[in-house]
Amino acid sequence: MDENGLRNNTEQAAAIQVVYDHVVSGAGRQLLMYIGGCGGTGKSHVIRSIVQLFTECGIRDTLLLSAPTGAAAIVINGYTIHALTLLPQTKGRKANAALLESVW
Ligand SMILES: Nc1ncnc2c1ncn2[C@@H]1O[C@H](COP(=O)(O)OP(=O)(O)OP(=O)(O)O)[C@@H](O)[C@H]1O
Repeated sequence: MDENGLRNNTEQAAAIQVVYDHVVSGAGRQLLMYIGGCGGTGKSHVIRSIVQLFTECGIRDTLLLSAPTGAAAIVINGYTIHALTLLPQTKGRKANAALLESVW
């Protein structure tokens, strides 16, 4: 947290703390959390810190990153939501539910 400067931003620090507490609790259930803010307020920075946290905990492979647009996905080194959920790119085609289930 120190090296990313999160302690200087109480809201970012609080967000990371929620994720950290969830990870160490070992609850296993999904954490649903919303981090909002105007452009340039540090949302991607928080996401990169979450990636670092998961990496340091040795559980990086349990974390999937996605964003609504390709540009936003690139910033966090993630996928578009469309790609991550294997949604068909052609109108009228059905989602491959079996493949989706095997991936998730
Ligand atoms: N706590 C922090 N300490 C130092 N630098 C920070 C901190 N939080 C954010 N920054 C820096 O501020 C800049 C903007 O942050 P970031 O890109 O995370 O914002 P964002 O909310 O994701 O923006 P956008 O919505 O436009 O994508 C980046 O250069 C980032 O490294």
